[in-house]
Amino acid sequence: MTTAEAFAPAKINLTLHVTGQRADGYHLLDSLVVFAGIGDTLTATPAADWSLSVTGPMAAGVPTGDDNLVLRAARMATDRPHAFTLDKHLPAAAGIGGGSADAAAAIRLCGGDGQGAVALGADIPVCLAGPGPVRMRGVGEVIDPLPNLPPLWVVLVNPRVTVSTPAVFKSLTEKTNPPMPPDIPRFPTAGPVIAWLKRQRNDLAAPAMQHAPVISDVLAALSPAPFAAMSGSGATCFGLCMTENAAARLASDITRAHPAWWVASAPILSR
Ligand SMILES: C[C@](O)(CO)[C@H](O)COP(=O)(O)OP(=O)(O)OC[C@H]1O[C@@H](n2ccc(N)nc2=O)[C@H](O)[C@@H]1O
Ligand SMILES: Nc1ncnc2c1ncn2[C@@H]1O[C@H](COP(=O)(O)OP(=O)(O)OP(=O)(O)O)[C@@H](O)[C@H]1O
Repeated sequence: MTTAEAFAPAKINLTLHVTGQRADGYHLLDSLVVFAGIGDTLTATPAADWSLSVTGPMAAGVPTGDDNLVLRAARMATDRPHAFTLDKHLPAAAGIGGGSADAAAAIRLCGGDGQGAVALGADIPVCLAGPGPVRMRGVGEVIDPLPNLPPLWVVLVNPRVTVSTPAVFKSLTEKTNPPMPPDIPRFPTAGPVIAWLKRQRNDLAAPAMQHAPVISDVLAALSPAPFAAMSGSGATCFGLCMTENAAARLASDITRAHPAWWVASAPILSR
């Protein structure tokens, strides 16, 4: 039996504009999504029965049964059972798509096309389209791959507070906000990326802070970075840095000041 392996990188919403709400309650989004060189690793081996074992530093609390997105997505992708091992490095319920990234990795390993996967998790289509930058619209199913960004590094910080995505969307008072500009520019260097991002938003940041006020402390800790914001529905925030050294230094400063927080530094990935 051959074992295959797939990387499930952290998803980062560099921007997250909520532009409306559908009749079924789901929200319309316009988001610039990138992926970082830190994530979970999934291995799959064809087997007589479906199984999943979860290992790694962030395994605690991740479901291992049929409710894990790996098994749900794999069963949707193929009738042939697999034995999976998920090495978990990303915090769950953290706004960096852990479960969706794992589901996308499972779909890839099982040879699925991802059809219908948006119903399992709104972030699964964008994770399937990575690891290059992607513009995500609709409720997550409208996917436009974008040119690679210039080299950038990211510091990811989670205060180890989980945030419920439905609760954050529910607390959003204004559902109809402007989208990003119709065309996202092709950025020659990192400076213009930062300048452009400073004119965009994450509309879920304010409602997420109502649920987890510590998010403002996380953003303050990341403020030495040229650009810092929250990803997804939080609570993870990111700081963009121009060099690998600057990211590593900021990550170690934050770890020293807040030893209980989850902190990682990694490159932004290209396709
Ligand atoms: C906030 C984002 O992370 C941005 O990338 C995603 O939109 C959320 O992706 P996800 O965690 O995969 O979300 P799902 O598990 O599909 O949905 C969780 C809940 O979030 C809300 N939800 C999600 C996506 C969307 N476009 N509108 C919503 O209102 C719904 O209440 C839904 O029940
Ligand atoms: N493989 C998985 N890894 C992490 N959580 C999982 C997984 N499968 C199912 N879950 C469940 O999904 C919930 C949401 O976890 P996930 O890591 O997908 O967070 P998220 O914040 O919703 O991500 P995002 O909003 O960025 O897509 C967890 O609380 C957990 O119970």
